[in-house]
Amino acid sequence: MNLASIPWGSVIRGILGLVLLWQATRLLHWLWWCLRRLGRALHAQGLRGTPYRFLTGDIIKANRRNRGARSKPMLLGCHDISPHVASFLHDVLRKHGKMCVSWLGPTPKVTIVDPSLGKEVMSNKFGHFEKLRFPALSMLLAKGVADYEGEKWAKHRRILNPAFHLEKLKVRTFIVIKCGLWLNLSQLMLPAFSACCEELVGKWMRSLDPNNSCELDVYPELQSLTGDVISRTAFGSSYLEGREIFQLQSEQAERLLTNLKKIIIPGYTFLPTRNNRRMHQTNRKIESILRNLIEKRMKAMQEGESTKDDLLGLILHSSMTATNENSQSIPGMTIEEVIEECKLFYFAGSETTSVLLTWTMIVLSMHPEWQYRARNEILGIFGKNKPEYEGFGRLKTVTMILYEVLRLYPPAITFIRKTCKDMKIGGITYPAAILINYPVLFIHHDIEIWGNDALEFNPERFAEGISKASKDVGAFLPFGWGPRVCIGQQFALLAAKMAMCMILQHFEFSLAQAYTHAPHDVTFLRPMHGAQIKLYAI
Ligand code: HEM
Repeated sequence: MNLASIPWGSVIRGILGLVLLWQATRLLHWLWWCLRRLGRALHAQGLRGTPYRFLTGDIIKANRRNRGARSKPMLLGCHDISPHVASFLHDVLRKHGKMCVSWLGPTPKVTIVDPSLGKEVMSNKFGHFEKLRFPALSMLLAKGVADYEGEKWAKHRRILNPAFHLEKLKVRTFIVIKCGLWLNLSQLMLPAFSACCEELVGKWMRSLDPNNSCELDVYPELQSLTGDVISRTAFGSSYLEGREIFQLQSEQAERLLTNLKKIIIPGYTFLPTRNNRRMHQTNRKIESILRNLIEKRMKAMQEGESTKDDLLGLILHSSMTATNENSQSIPGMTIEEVIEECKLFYFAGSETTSVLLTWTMIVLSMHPEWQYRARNEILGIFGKNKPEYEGFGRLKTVTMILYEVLRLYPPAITFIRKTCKDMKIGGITYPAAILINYPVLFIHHDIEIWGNDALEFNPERFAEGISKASKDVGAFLPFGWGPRVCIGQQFALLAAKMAMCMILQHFEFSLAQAYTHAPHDVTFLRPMHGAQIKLYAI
């Protein structure tokens, strides 16, 4: 066929027409969806006479105030909540009690600031709630257990749990390690954690000037540390491929954030923009590296090689021997599902732990007395030697500091659920498809729960454990609550302890002149302008 005879202009116009038609259909579908939601919302409004309150005006006012403050600190001040959000939330409490309704576009959103009601929602005893999902985003970033509901979620959680359960594995190890069959997870993870931290400390040492000091933005450094930690623990000897995945996942997350700022029409992610095409390409690349790794590992396992010495090995083993709640064998996860779980570890595990470490360094720079106490404790237990698992149990001050940082700067600042059936909360029956917002940041700063020093950094409140730290047991939930509680919390705390021990063993630190305190909520609570810190080798 003669290519020159093809009317290319008409073909391109035809294709563009089809794309436009497709987008127009999506737009109409979205408008229809909004109208349906509005209908449901009006139905909810019909429940007048109950303590339903509408805060649209307040929300618009607060957003307007925050818009003006975009380049300034947005959420918390030094350790207090910035005037905008604090006054808004306190107004909400004063005017509307511990539960109020606002609007997210056409969808009613119930905000709950009462821990007992919040826990009722999070524990989801009667299966009336679902997590809020963003399919277009999770398709590119990670699906995995965090994105599933019902039976599928339960199956994945059962398969993944053993890989993250430190205590359980420790007991099992004690019994069988003598036969050389099992590796203790803590023995398995800790060398990986300490190797990554050693690399970081070495890198910082090499940046020192002749006065033995240097100034660094520690936030990106700690981000790559936690990425390395996941790569090493998840993929063991294939650590370098793991590192490449982390870099690609980080690029992916940045591009998604750029998209999030301008998504105005549904299906935007599917438009063939340059950004979107690169995201789909990167996603294919990540999946192909992971598929290769997993297939190689499965082959090794089928040939009888013991590969339970990293997270991937543990998960594949657990998947091959999966059982249901009645201990009957069931098919494990497919390769595609394992790929999604691996992607999820990077997304859920690395940024959260890196912001925890970053805020800890910032707060310890602001409170040198606590930095001194933590260092003394670490040197007393480990000296300048590599920290060992057995010593971690005696790190009381470091644990109190990490808890207090998680209280003041919880990486995830709110939990959102969606009702999937009619549901009664606090005496009011809500219809399906209503959003429930449980703002953990606010609960963690509530004076009624934590006392008058709720906005201060005072790790001493955790001296007798979490349950005695507040008036309301269960008001401390940086890792969530109920069945969907964070699967990696032990892992994160262990990694954070290892990193803080090794940093405090080798450096003193204080805030650099360039540091501006600006906690900022973009997916997680991050330092908006970085964390410039001055390090002095000791
Ligand atoms: C300081 C570190 C961390 C914090 C503050 C944190 C926080 C959370 C929170 C609040 C949730 C529950 C979200 C909800 O209920 O809506 C969660 C879930 C989850 N986290 Fe973490 N996380 C951390 C580290 C990790 C690590 C290291 C991993 C894995 C390597 C991980 C994997 C997960 C997964 C898979 C879920 C979903 C669980 C489910 O839906 O069943 N997290 N995390």
